[in-house]
Amino acid sequence: MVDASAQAVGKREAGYRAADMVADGMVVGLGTGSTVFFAMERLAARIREGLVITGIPTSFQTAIRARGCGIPLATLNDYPVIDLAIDGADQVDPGFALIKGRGAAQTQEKCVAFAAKSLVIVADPSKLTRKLDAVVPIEVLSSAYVPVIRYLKTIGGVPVLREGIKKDGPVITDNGNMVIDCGFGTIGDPTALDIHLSSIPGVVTCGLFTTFADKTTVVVGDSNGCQVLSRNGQFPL
Ligand SMILES: O=C(CO)[C@H](O)[C@H](O)COP(=O)(O)O
Repeated sequence: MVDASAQAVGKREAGYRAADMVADGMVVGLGTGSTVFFAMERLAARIREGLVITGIPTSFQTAIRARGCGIPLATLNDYPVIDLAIDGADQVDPGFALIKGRGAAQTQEKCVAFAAKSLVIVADPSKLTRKLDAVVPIEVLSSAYVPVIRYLKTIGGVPVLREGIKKDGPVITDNGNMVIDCGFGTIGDPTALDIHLSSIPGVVTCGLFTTFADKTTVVVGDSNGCQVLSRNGQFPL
């Protein structure tokens, strides 16, 4: 059982630490989710003290929050090279393969991670796992969700079309697509599955992030502070 208030403290610790890694003049990728919001809160405070940055948001939600707290924004097309991206994750393994997309923002998050020179993942300890086993969010064209679901079943997946909350029917992403949450049990080879899912016609982006590990740092926060993890180094689990 996760203690929600301790988890929030950990998220804030991680978010603040990541924001303190940002230097003056940087172009900063702004991921999506509650942990990134703490990073934005801290960035906003630093901006009020004179820090100059340009933020590249990964979702409508992040853009709205960033505008609300005074973080200047631009697009990935304006800044195709990002100095540092800060993002959350749903699961992180010791080799820094990730599952992302609980917020259905994985497509823009993946574009920003790809464009970033370095990626800082902010997380609380509940996100760490020896083996990825959460459902994989898959963004699909609405014109092809049925054949994609059909195919996912043939490869042993358990796909479920994501339904909206406070909206009848399927979730529609910021890019106008649908999302399938697909269970695969414990994922033996996340890289192979990432490549496989990404190659299915109709799939826009899957939530497995397996190609950015070399440039990834993971900051894990809890009520005692933060740990900055390096790939295949000490993994507190
Ligand atoms: O991938 C994401 C959104 O699509 C989020 O980064 C991920 O779900 C983590 O969110 P949180 O920091 O709220 O736990």
